[in-house]
Amino acid sequence: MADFKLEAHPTIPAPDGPVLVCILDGWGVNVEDEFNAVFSADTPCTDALRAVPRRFRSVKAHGTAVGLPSDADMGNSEVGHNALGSGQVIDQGARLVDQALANGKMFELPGWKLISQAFPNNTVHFIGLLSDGGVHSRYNQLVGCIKGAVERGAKRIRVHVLTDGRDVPDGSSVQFVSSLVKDLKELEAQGCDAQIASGGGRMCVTMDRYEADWDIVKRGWQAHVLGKAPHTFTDPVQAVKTLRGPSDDPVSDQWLPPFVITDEAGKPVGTVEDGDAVVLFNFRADRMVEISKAFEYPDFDIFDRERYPKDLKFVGMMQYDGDLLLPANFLVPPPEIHKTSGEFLVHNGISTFACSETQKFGHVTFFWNGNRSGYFDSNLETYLEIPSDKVPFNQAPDMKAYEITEAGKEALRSGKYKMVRINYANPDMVGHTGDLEASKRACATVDKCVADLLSVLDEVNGRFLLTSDHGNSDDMVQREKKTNKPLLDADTGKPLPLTSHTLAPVPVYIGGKGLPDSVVMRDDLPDAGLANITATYINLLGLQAPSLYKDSLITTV
Ligand SMILES: O=C(O)[C@H](O)COP(=O)(O)O
Ligand SMILES: [Mn+2]
Ligand SMILES: [Mn+2]
Repeated sequence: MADFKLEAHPTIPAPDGPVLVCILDGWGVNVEDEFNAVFSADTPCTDALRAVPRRFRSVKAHGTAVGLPSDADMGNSEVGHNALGSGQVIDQGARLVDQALANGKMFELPGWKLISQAFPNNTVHFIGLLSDGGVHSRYNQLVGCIKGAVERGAKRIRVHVLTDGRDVPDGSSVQFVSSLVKDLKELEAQGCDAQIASGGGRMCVTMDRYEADWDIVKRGWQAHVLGKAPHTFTDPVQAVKTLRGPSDDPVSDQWLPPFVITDEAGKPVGTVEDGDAVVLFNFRADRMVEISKAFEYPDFDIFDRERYPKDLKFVGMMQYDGDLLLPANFLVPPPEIHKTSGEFLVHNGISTFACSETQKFGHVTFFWNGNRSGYFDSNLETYLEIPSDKVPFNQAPDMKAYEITEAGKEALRSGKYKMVRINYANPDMVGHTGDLEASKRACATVDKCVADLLSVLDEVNGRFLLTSDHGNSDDMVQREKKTNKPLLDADTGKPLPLTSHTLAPVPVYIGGKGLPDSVVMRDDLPDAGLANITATYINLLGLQAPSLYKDSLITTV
C-alpha cells in the first residue's frame, strides 16, 4: 500500500467538511457576445465567484493539453474526464490510432490477424461514426483501415455509417457519405467490392451510452446485422438526402432514422453472415460498449438479436472497457491510464460520492477512473445515477439538474463523504442541439443549482472546486475564421448553429467557508490544463498530490 500513501499537505490543513468537485459539462470561457450562452444566460452565482481575487482562473481543455493529436482538436468528455481524474496527460485514442496506422503497427497486432481470416472468402464490416470530428472516430482512420485491408487481400467490404451532425456541422452527412461512396468505388480497381450497407443518425442508431436507451442499439443491430430497417434505398447519398427531408426544416444528421441499402431486387447488400469480420471503427469507448456486448456475448439477452452470426471475427478499434476487457479483441491497445485519483483516495481512506444523470454518469465514474467500470472500493465509494430523459434535450433543458442537486445536498449533509463529485450535463447536452435559447436556460439552471449546493456546503464548512471538461454552450454559432462573425444560412439569413464542442478554455473556481483565506491560485502556471486540477482537489482535501501528477493550481500565501 505504501505506493499509494499521500502525505498531509504542509500548509493546507485537512478540511472539517467535504470537498465538492463539480463539473459543469460543456461550460467554456469564450468570446463574450450574444451567441455565448454561458455569458448571456442569467448566472449570478458563477459571475460572483469569478470576481473573487485569486480564486478564479481558466485552464486549457483541448488539443495536446489533454492528449489529443493537435491543438486544432476540440476537447471532449472522455479525454477531459480522463485528465481530471488522473492528473496526467496521456496519449489518447485518436492519437494512438493515428500512430498505429502511420507506422503500420496496427497490421501486425493480433486484432488485425483475427479479422484478416475473413479477407479471402468473407466480408469485412466496418461500423462507426462517419465524421472527422475526432471525438469518437475520424474519417481518415476509417479509410486507412479499409485501404490496409484491401492491400492485404480483403475482397468484400461493407461500411455501416452513423451520421454525425454533433461533432461536425449538421448537414455534413451528405458530403461524408458522398466522399465514402467515391473512396469505396476506387477500390474496385484493386479487386475489392466495397459498399455502404446501412446507417442512421448517431442519436437514433447504435451509439447509445450508459444504457440510456437500448432501443437505439437494437435498431443498429437490425440494420447492420439483419438488414432490416424502415427505410431502404439503393443509393446511400440518396438515402441521407431523402431522410433529411426539406432543406428549410431538415431532420438533423444526429437523428436520421435507420436505413438499409439494397440491390435493385431489394436484397440488402451487406448483412453480417457467419464467418464475417466486424470492426467497430470508433476509438472512443462510451458509445461502443453496448453494441460491443451485442456482438461479443453469445448469451446476450437485452434484446432479441433474432440471428447471431457464428464464427464472427469481432474487434473494436480499441478495447473499450478495461474492467470487462470488452471487446476481447481490438486493433490498437487503448491508452493506459493508471494511478488515477480515485485509486489514491480510497487507499487514503477518503470516502467519495459521485453523481450525475445517465448521459454523464459514466463520465464521472468510468472516464474519471481511467475507463474502468467498477468501484475501487465499494465500502468507500457510492456512485449514484439519476435516469436521464429520453428526448432531444432542448425540449427539456433543465434535464435532471434539480434531482442531481438534491442528491448532492443530501450527500454533503450526510457527513458520510469527504469528497462529493458531481457532473451537470446541461450546458453540453443542450449545447449539442444548437438551440441558443435552450442553452441559455440550461446554463441558468446549472448556475442556480450550483448556488444551492454551495449554500449547503457552507453549512457544513466545506470547500469547492467548480470546473468543466471542455467548451460547448459558450459558442452556439459557426463563425467565419478571419472575422469571427457568425456564418449566415444562405436561405434564411440566420446564423448557422454550432452543435459541437468548442476549443475554449474552461473555468476553475475555488472557495467555500471551510477554505482558509491563505489558499489562492498560483500565478505561475499560464499553460495549465485539466490535468492540473487533480492535484488541486487533492490539496483541497489537505493532502499532497502524487508526484506523477501535474502541478496543483493552488498555493498558500
Ligand atoms: O458523444 C457525444 O455526445 C459527443 O460526441 C461528445 O460529447 P461529450 O464528449 O461531451 O460526451
Ligand atoms: Mn463533456
Ligand atoms: Mn458533448
